[in-house]
Amino acid sequence: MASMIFTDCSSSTTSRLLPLARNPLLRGKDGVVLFRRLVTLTPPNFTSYRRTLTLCSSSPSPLTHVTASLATEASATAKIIDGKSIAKQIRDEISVEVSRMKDAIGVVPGLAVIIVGDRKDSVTYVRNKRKACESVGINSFEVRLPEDSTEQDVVKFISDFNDDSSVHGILVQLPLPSHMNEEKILDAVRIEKDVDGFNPLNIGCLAMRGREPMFVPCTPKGCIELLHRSDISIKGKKAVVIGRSNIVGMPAALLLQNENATVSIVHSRTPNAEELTRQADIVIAAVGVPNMVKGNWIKPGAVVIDVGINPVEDAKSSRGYRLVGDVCYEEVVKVASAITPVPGGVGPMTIAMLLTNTLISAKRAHNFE
Ligand SMILES: Nc1nc2c(c(=O)[nH]1)N[C@@H](CN(C=O)c1ccc(C(=O)N[C@@H](CCC(=O)O)C(=O)O)cc1)CN2
Repeated sequence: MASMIFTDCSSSTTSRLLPLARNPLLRGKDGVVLFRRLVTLTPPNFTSYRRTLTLCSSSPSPLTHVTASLATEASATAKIIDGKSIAKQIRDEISVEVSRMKDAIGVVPGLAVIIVGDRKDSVTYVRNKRKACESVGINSFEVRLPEDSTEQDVVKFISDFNDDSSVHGILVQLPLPSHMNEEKILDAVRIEKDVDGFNPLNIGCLAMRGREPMFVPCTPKGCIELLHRSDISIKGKKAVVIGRSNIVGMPAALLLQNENATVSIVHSRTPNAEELTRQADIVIAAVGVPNMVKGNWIKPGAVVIDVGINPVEDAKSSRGYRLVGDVCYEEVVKVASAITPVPGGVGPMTIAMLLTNTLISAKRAHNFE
């Protein structure tokens, strides 16, 4: 019955991005809507996709179990890049390094996380970060501030963590409440502890040849790590990044370029987005529009990394919603040579890279090789 589950993305059957008031990820405990949208980019050229979102199931369940299955038959399916298991492998490696450091110099890496408000998705991500720290032996410190806190409240905690030598990484969970100036708050994090890699100096160094950033932002770093660990070569390849956010799209493009790919960025004002994407050997989709990238956008044999994590209504799911990527998985899996699923692709790598950056920071602070 797989054909019934995996409906054609280009069919007229529609599924809906969760409307504001009913989106459980955006509601506070009392049902008050905390934020307008989970995804931040609302490109005008992409709005038609929102209106005609097709029932492109996010749940690639039969395929995700087939770890690293290669296309063998006429109805070829891509190799599934299993982010969950690669992230686990990375956590195991970090664990070993954390113990080695503790045994050698008595230092345990520490990560401080500040969250403002009680957005459900952010609370989940912060909890997952704490659990991930515990699983590898990294100390975690958490500050949870009410939604109506001031910028000064947040900056005060950042300053304290800046001065605390047991803290090697500081992270402010995004998005922040709308009354806060994100730039001002992120700028308060000392660059040596900016494990999110959001400081403009880090991005500047990433953009310049011969410069090394102190930290690379976690999600794009996770995308590149997935390619490396899946033995997918980047050098000389044509790459297209869809989306140009400061956190993912832009740094992902810079990282691909540093790996000697020829990179194009496709965004809301790109007139021929599909055509450009179809020329790419590697596609990173980070636009925040569910199922936007269809099978006919993809060159046969291309590698597709899906960064999108979009909740769409699903009465059959116990949560009332399911997560779908920016890529129409059921179509693209038949065309690409490798693809990341959602969930279980890039998401788990974001947290694994955060742990990596925290370890790097602690090693650097204590001159430990
Ligand atoms: N300060 C930061 N804020 C935010 C970042 C960030 O890197 N730094 N990224 C995102 C949220 N995020 C981490 O903070 C994050 C998102 C998703 C996942 C993840 O593992 N997703 C799972 C699905 C989870 C689910 O079922 O709900 C998956 O894709 O498999 C991890 C981290 C915005 N804010």
